[in-house]
Amino acid sequence: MSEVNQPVLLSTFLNGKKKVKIIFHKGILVWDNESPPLAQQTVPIENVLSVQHNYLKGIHPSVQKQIDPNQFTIHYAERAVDDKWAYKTLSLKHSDPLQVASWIKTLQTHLLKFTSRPRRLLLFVNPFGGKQNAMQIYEKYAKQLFIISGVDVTVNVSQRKDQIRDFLISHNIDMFDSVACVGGDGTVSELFNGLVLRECRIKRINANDIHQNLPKPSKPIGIIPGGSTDTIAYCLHGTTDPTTAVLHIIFGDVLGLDLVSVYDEHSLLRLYASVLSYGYLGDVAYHSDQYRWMGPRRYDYSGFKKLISNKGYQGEIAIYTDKKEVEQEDCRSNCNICDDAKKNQERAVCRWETFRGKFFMVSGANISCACTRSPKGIAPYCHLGDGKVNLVLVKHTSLINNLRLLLRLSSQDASVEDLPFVETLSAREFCFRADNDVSSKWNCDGEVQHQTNIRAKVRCQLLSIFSRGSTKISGDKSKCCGF
Ligand SMILES: Nc1ncnc2c1ncn2[C@@H]1O[C@H](COP(=O)(O)OP(=O)(O)OP(=O)(O)O)[C@@H](O)[C@H]1O
Repeated sequence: MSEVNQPVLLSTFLNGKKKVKIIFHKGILVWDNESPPLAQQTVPIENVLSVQHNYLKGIHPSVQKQIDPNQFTIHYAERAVDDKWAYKTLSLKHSDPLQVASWIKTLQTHLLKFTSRPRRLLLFVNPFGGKQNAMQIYEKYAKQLFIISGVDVTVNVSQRKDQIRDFLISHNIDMFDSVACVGGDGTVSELFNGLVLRECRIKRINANDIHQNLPKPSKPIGIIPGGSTDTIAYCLHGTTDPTTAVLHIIFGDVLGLDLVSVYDEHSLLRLYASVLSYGYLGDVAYHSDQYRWMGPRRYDYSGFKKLISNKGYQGEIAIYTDKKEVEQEDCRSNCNICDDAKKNQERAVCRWETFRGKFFMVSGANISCACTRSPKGIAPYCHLGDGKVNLVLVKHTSLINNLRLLLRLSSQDASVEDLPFVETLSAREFCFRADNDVSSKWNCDGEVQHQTNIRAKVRCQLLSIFSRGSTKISGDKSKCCGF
């Protein structure tokens, strides 16, 4: 739209008893702040959820609600601290109904331009994960915001493990423009595994053939955290705050997330989004599942037991890479590296390289795997959509070094990367073969995977996720008391 055609609205309204001068120009709303400091408030139209007439008060509930022609409300979101977004409103009153109508019409017309905002959302709720309160999370944080924003939500509560995945593979979901879930990483994993396999079924693609290009699901995904760790939600949004996750869905902006497909000799085992871990974390996942009644504390209990036992696993790792060194660049919202990855991945000249050893843990991280318990994650410089995994190899050493590793993982400031017994490599594909009979399990997005010898391949930006990304920086690399 040329500048001449850009509408300019300028009016003075009443907000409660206070006069508010508000202007809308070039897609930006500006008004005076209600209370000191008397700064101006600026809200770009892309942060506005909806603009609606208010209803007249004092009418008996049996009488149909009547619109108040003199009042309207702007529902909007504001970025708060630490990547969190907050929901806010501004109610405005004017004696002239034409003023009110003109503002509502202009703002609503602008909002119609955001065609990627979801309108008909299929939302899965896992009542089993985390604190078993996913339904309450939906009712408390999501339901009202979706109503306000005009998103028609169909809720599907899962009754058993893998039901979400099976539903998506076999049911017609053409009536929805987007899909979301309330749950932890296991729930998100069911969601995207179902969507990709569904697409393979429709397009008659053999998902078990590693050489096939997997099809991109046509519907974007929303992720509302409701699990124990919620690593995927944290890495995408920079927080596990449910309101923020809901607002990211309503905004309708998407970012591309890589998925990794994991195979044994014969078939596709599953796709993962966060991490595939062998050794320590595989053992913890296998062991902790028996203690689910403990809630999130089961990870502390199993983690401690497995740490003390300090098992090492002999194996061979082969990586397929064009550049194995990891660049120390953060993946933040509007990341250039992820933007370029899609264009350049075909051009990458890769070769296989092999490593052998005895490992405490081997992890193929697809994202940094940061979460509230591990603010930097196991792979702080791993990107969401660069078509690569960071392979973190932790050698089998002493118990004291295992403790150093765990301290680094839970540290705000230091990361595992510069520990002398940790090596991080960048790869587009990797293989693992266990050397002898003593083998561990794989932990795949928090779920136990029993096959030991696997091959994994990154699928660049296979998913579109509703998120504006995180602004967090991995920051300074101070060592945790030199430990
Ligand atoms: N109705 C259900 N009954 C039992 N299990 C279910 C049901 N619905 C989903 N599941 C399974 O519950 C498991 C745990 O769910 P989820 O991963 O969301 O929670 P979590 O493990 O507490 O969180 P996180 O993975 O973030 O630590 C997953 O394996 C999922 O497939």
